[in-house]
Amino acid sequence: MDGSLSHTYQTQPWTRRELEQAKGETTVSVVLPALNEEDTVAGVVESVRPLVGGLVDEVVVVDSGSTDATPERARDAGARVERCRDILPEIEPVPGKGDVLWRSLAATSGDVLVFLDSDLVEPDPAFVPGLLGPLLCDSGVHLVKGFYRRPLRVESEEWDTGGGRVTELLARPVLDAFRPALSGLIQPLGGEYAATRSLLESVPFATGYGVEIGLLLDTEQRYGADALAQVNLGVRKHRNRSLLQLGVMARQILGTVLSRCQPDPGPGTNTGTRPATNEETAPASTGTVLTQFVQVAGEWLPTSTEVSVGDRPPMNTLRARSAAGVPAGP
Ligand SMILES: O=c1ccn([C@@H]2O[C@H](COP(=O)(O)OP(=O)(O)O[C@H]3O[C@H](CO)[C@@H](O)[C@H](O)[C@H]3O)[C@@H](O)[C@H]2O)c(=O)[nH]1
Ligand SMILES: O=C(O)[C@H](O)COP(=O)(O)O
Repeated sequence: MDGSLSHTYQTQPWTRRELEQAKGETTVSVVLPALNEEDTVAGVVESVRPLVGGLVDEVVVVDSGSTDATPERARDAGARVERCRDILPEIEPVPGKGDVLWRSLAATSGDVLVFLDSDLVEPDPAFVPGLLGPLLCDSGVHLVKGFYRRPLRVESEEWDTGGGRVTELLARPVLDAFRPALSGLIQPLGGEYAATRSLLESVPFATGYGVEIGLLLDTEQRYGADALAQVNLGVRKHRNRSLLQLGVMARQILGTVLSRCQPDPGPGTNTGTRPATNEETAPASTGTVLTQFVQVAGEWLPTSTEVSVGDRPPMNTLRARSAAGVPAGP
């Protein structure tokens, strides 16, 4: 299987007017998860603001416990700001991007959600319309990923391409091995994507950086690859993290993959997508410790980082428990 996705848009064929007409009564929430992004969050909010009242109904920054001026900057730029710990306060937050996105479902009302990272540099105002295109205009699509050229900046050096190091060295090879139907996704880890609320509330969320790959695996497993689309959004620049930070991210992503599937057993056999019962096996608090090595005064010394690889349950199961009077609990 070559994994090419049938809904792949190399250019965006929709005019703004066509999108607004296709939107009709559908409501759209744009969500920016943010942890200490005071330098960039306002720029991302401002790139979306002109769409409010048309393609977009609300812009919400979900703050993940910032200790800098992220909430103030986001509010000044015109976003509603929600603090993670105030959303579903009966459930203790765990650190991580996936926990923030999961909580955002309870703090927004749109039929469709668009996620944008808040560390984007020079964000393109066409990101949101591009991501909405297939959801509003194609039937059967539930999740739309952006793809783009990715510049890379390390210290003061910048290259036109070379970004997306975890994507190229881990995520795409792992999808190829474990879930070939998804190997045609160009940017599986990209933080810019849109999805229907019905999909997002029916699947678990990995609490950390495994959230994107988990959503892709679960969407493909439940709805098939035709429920996915990808759209060319041009160029995407963000804050590039260090290799050590990316190592921790990679371990979280691998944990999420391992909780959901087994490797492809090879040619002539089936596609090797045996799902794990991840709702039971990976509660929100599940974790592991990653050891990495750093050079200190000429010696390479181990450094350990706790890595969360747990899941939150589907939001609709939480709502069902709450309707039945069962306490939410962790
Ligand atoms: O605990 C956290 C961690 C991150 N974030 C926010 O999430 C976004 C993305 O986080 P970042 O650390 O910048 O991730 P990247 O290095 O950009 O990693 C890429 O790969 C990740 C794994 O798939 C994705 O989650 C990212 O969206 C994608 O850009 C940013 O707005 C962060 O502020 C939080 O809100 N809370
Ligand atoms: O998406 C990724 O692969 C990681 O976020 C790393 O991205 P970078 O190499 O552009 O920093």
